Amino acid sequence: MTYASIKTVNCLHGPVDMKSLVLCLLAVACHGSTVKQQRRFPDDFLFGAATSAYQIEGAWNEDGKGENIWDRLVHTNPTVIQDLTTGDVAADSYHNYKRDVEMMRELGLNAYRFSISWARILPTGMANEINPAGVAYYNNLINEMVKYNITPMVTLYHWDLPQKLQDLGGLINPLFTEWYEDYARVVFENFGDRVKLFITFNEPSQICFEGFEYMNKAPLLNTFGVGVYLCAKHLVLAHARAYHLYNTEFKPTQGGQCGITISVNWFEADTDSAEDLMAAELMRQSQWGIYADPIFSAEGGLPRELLDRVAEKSAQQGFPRTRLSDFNEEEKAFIKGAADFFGVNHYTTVKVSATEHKQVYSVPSMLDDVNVGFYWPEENPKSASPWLSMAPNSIYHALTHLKEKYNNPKIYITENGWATYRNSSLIDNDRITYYRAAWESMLNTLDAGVNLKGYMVWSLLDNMEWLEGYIPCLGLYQVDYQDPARTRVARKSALVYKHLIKNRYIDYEYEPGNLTMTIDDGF
Ligand SMILES: CCCCCCCCCCCCC/C=C/[C@@H](O)[C@@H](N)CO[C@@H]1O[C@H](CO)[C@@H](O)[C@H](O)[C@H]1O
Repeated sequence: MTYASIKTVNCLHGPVDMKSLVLCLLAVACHGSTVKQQRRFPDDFLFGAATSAYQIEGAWNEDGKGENIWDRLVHTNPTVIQDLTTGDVAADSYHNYKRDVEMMRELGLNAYRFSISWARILPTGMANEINPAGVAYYNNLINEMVKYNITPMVTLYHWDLPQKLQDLGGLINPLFTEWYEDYARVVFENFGDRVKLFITFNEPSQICFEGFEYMNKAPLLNTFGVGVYLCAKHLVLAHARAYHLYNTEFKPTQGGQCGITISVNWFEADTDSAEDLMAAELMRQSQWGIYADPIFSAEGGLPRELLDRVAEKSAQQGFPRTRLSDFNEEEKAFIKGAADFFGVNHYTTVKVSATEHKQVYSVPSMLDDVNVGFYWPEENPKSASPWLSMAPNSIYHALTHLKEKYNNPKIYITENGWATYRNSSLIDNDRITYYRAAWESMLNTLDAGVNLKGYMVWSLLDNMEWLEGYIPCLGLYQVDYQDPARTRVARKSALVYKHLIKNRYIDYEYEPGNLTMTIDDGF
């Protein structure tokens, strides 16, 4: 629950003794409150920021790092990136990690979520060849954070598969589950003494749906309504293998937690009609239920309505069997409950209709299987990313739904942020408006009894926004990509977030006097 605190009591002046305090509180109670109650975040609520390896590190081929699928994509198919850029250098955090940690200290962060580049520590993806320079980079970063009491939250896979594994079929190959478990073991062995929060995968839907069907993420394949489902099942099985590995071999001595981060934007029915309510449910199942149900639901296994829909469509299309079969009973039991927390990346709300806003989808495909229309309400303020608009109380809607559906799991919001255009002002009042609305929705969520334990803004600094390149900026710190030093400068939103972290309540009147960021005592 949030904590109420008395923000202004206007009958106390000068030194306060107990008698005057009691009289004052009685006066307030008797004559109507002039006290403004502030909802506060709990003192142990984990405030942080998030990034990912490919989007910030650069050093794409330095110190023994292997090629990954984003390196291959940007070097062989450069025009798919809207501004024709690459992550070859990015924010150059590989060489600037100490400045990044300094920024975390300026913000007063409790935690920092970053990802490990699989190919930086295992250049071929296989665990028979470990790159010591890659391990050293992450040890240096973690040690610098721990030195300043910043809790590391580590994502093992944030979309940057080693190319050698993609050449073997990647997530479509059932052996991926073994390759991934072997990689996870190397991570737990090398970093688990200091890292106590592990995330196996970032956003399975963006990996499987956007990578193997929607062609919006590497490896940019359209595997006609089959690859997305193979990817989904192999990813969930790989997650469970890593979880059980950690739970049996590492948790007893390291005492950490292992979870998964799923993109949970809120999908809301366009009307209260039964058709639209089912359409929204099918969209939720296809975008995140297919990954969350097997792990977090009481019964386990894949979502029933989606299984039935794909079976029906497969039969109509002449397939001898369904394109999406459920896990077998042994797999269901192995996967169910295999997570210590539910990481949620949340940005926006999408309206869903059974009849309106429909597009022509390729057949077969998951979008055709689900066969619904979706849109972003015109009245919702738009950002610099077409899919990201500000929707009212969207965190509350998404997380209370997860609370009811999955019996109130421990949740960390592992990403939430707003996109502005490059060269837009450092006085980013639109981002501040978005964030304050998100934080208010989080307080509503806590008041609804959701087991929300932390929040990571996306992102600490501007970074490569995948196919959108460096056009949209989502950082609390602006990065000068014209400067070889990749200078970082705080935006106004960085000071507003710092104020929230320090005071634990949303002060709508707070206006920083300037944009100078300093490190407060003790950070
Ligand atoms: C744009 C894909 C449209 C797919 C059409 C069908 C699906 C219905 C609409 C789905 C919701 C819109 C897609 C939203 C995707 C975002 O949640 C995802 N891109 C967020 O990615 C994470 O956030 C950061 C900012 O985009 C990103 O930099 C980070 O790496 C990701 O973890």
